[in-house]
Amino acid sequence: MTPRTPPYFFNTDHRQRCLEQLRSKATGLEKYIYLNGLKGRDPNLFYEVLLANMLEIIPILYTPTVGDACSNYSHIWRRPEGVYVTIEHKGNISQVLRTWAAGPAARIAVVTDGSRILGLGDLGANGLPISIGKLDLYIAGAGIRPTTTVPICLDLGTNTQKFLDDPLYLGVRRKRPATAEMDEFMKEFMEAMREVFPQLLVQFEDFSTDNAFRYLDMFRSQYKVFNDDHINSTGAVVLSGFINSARLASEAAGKALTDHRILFFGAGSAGIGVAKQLMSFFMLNGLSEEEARQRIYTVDSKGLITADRKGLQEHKKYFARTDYAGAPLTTLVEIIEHVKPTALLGLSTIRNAFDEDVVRRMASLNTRPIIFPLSNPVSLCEVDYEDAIRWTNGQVIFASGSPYNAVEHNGKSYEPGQGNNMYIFPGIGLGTILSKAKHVTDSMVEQAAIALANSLTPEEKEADLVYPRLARIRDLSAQIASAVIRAAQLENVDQNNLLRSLSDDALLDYIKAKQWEPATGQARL
Ligand SMILES: O=C([O-])CC(=O)C(=O)O
Ligand SMILES: [Mg+2]
Repeated sequence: MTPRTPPYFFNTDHRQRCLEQLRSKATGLEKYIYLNGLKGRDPNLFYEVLLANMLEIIPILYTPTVGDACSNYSHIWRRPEGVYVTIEHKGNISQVLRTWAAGPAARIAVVTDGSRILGLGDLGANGLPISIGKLDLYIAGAGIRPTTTVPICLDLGTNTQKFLDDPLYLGVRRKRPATAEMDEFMKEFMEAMREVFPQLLVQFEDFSTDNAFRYLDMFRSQYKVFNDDHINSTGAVVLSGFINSARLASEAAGKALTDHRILFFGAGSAGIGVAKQLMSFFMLNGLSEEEARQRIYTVDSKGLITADRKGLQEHKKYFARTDYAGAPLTTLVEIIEHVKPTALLGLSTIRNAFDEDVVRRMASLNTRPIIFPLSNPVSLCEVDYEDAIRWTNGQVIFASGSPYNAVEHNGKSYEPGQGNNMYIFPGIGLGTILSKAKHVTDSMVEQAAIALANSLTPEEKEADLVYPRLARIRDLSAQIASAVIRAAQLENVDQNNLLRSLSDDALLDYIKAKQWEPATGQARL
C-alpha cells in the first residue's frame, strides 16, 4: 500500500525543503548523491527543483561536479539509471537496447565510451554520469521530455589499471579492444540503435579524440549523429564567445576584426578541432580560407608548431607555421612575444599553464586581452578567473570551460563567461528533433553558434558579457533551435514540412510550445 501523503505536504513548499536538504550537504559529491536520490524518488519534483534553481544545480549535475561523480561512480552507485552496452553484448546489442523503456518514443541518446571523460582520461564504465548529466541539460535547458531520453555508456573495458584493480569497479574487467574489434562493435551498435529507436538523434560524448573523429566520419551520413566535443558543439560555443569577445576587444583597441591573431595552447585534436571552427570567424568577416588559417597559431608540448619540425603529427600540419625559421620557440612567454596574439585559448588540460607572466604579457600587448582557458573540470583549467582579473587589472575578456563565480576587484564586480558546450547542444538537439532532420550538418552547427552569439540582451552587452546568462537557457535553446531548423531547411535535410510555412516568430512560438515543463507541485497533488 502506498503511504498517504502527510498533511503538511499540502501547506508547505516541498521544493523548498529539498533545497534546504541539498544545501545541508557539505561537498559537491554529496550534493550529487542527494539529487540523484531525489530523481529516483520523484523525477517530476527533481526537475521542478532543477528548473527553478538552474544556476545552483547545473554545476552539480554537470561540470565540474559530474567529473567527481564519474571518477567515483563505482563507489557512489545506487541504482541502475542508464544503459550499459558491454563488449560482451556483441551480437546481441539490440536486445540490450530493448530493455530501455522509451522504445520507439526515444528522441535523443547521449553515448560515451568513457575513454576521455572531460579532461580526466579513460574512466571506463564510470563514464555513465556524463551521459546522464548532458541529458538533464537537454531536459532542463531545452525542454526535451525526460521519458524520451536514453543515457548510454559503452563498456568496452578500460586501460586505466586503477579501475581494473578496484574490487568495486562496475565495468567489464578488461583492457580496451583493438580498433578493428571496436569498429565492428560500433557498427552493430549504431544499426541496433536505429532498429530499436527509429527516431533517435545520437550525441557522441567524450570518446578519445581519434575515435571521436573516426566515428563521426563513419556514421554521419548514415545516421542522425553529432559530436558534442571539439568537433561540433565545443567548437561552436567557442566560436560564438569569440565573435562577441573580438567585438569588445576590437572596440577597445580601435582595430579591425580581421586583425585578430589567435594562439592555441594545446594542439591535441581538441585544440585543432576548435581552431578549425574558429576559422569561420575570419571567413564570416570576409577573409579567404588561407587568410583565416594564417591568423591561427598552435602550440604543443614542444612549443610553437612549425612546418619544419621533424615527425610532425598529421593533425598538426594544417596550422603549422611556414613563416618562422629561427630557433624553436618553446616557452609560452617567448611564443607570445613572437606571435603577439590578441587571444590565447587553452585546450591543454594543464592546470595553471597561464601563469602570471603569461597573463601579464597578454595584457601588455592588448588593451583587452582575450583569454579562454577551456580545459575541464576546474582542476585542469589553465588559469583561475580571479587571477586573470587581478593580473590584467580587470581588462581580460574571459571564458572558461568550467564555471567560476563573479569576482570583486578594486570595488567593481566582474562576471566570467563559461565557454561550455552546454549552451549549444540542447538547442542543436531540439532543432534537429523538431525539424526531423535526417542529419546534423556543419551549417546547422555554425548557425547555432551565430544564433548564440546574437542572443545577448542589451543588458548583457552593457555588462560586457560574451555569453548570455545561463538562467535564460530555455529561451536561448529555443532561439538556437530555430536557427538550426532554418539551416536544416536550407540544406533540405529537414522532414517536417509544417515548419517551412511558419514565419520566424511563429516558428519560435511553435518551439516554445513544444518545450516540456514538469507538472507543478499543486498540479501533481
Ligand atoms: O562536459 C563539459 O563540461 C564539456 C565537455 O563536453 C567536455 O569537457 O568534454
Ligand atoms: Mg564532452
